Amino acid sequence: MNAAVEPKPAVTGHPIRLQGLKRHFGELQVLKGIDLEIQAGEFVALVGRSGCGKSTLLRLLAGLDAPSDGEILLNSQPLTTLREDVRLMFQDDRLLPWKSVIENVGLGLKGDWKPRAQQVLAEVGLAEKADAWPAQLSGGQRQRVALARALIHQPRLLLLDEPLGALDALTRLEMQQLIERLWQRHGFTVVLVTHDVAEAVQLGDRVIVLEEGQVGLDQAIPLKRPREPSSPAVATLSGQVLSRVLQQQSGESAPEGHQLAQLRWSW
Ligand SMILES: Nc1ncnc2c1ncn2[C@@H]1O[C@H](COP(=O)(O)OP(=O)(O)OP(=O)(O)O)[C@@H](O)[C@H]1O
Repeated sequence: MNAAVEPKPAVTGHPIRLQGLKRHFGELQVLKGIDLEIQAGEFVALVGRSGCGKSTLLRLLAGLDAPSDGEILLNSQPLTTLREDVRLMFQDDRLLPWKSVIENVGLGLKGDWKPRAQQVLAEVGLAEKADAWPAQLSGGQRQRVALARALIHQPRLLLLDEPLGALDALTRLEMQQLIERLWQRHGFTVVLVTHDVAEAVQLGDRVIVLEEGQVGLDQAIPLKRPREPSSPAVATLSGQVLSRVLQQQSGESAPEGHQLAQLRWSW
């Protein structure tokens, strides 16, 4: 069962605007002109077949890479460099093995950061592990530390690049619930890249399918939270999104919605 999700605080702020965003690597045109508006506090899930440019888009949003053309506007300002309030989390936790858990959370911070680090560790359920070494943690716990390391910067935008991909099903479910609760509590904007359509539908306010370097589908998910992964409504919407991705890949149609509820779909 999903844990109860707290009411979401009112979120104010400017939308993030992607305007004519292009990225090519030599001859390879990966992003061919993305136009998108993401509202402050929105949870956007990004799906699409392998190699379609999801991570490329996330790196542009993180300011880790520059577009070949077009721009990203954050607070009406072009996003051109790394920002303190934009954080990116990957499938691998990227913890430093020679630093304790709390030191990993406070990495690069100055001043009296320890009380705040302890607080964010408590938020991800790891208050007791502050002095442990990364090697002493499970995969799910390590991802919680990575999440705490992002939270300590009080992100306005949290970018998640398939962060749960390497976790077992139960840990994955717990992490999904944790991410949803933290998002509800803090009100930051999330862009989640995932290969799991059901996960995208369970968590997203919107699911965006990238195809051929453009937005192929922008599907609103108007379902109440918390959402049961096995509910018919989640299964139906997952089926619609998956159908689009499969058509794009091979012209096949997707399986029935009720089958989707039982399975995790990747491609
Ligand atoms: N720095 C780079 N130099 C050259 N090509 C790149 C670079 N980064 C990405 N690419 C290419 O751009 C395309 C899109 O890559 P990207 O990692 O964004 O895809 P993805 O949708 O995230 O894939 P996956 O789901 O498999 O992680 C791929 O063909 C990849 O080889």
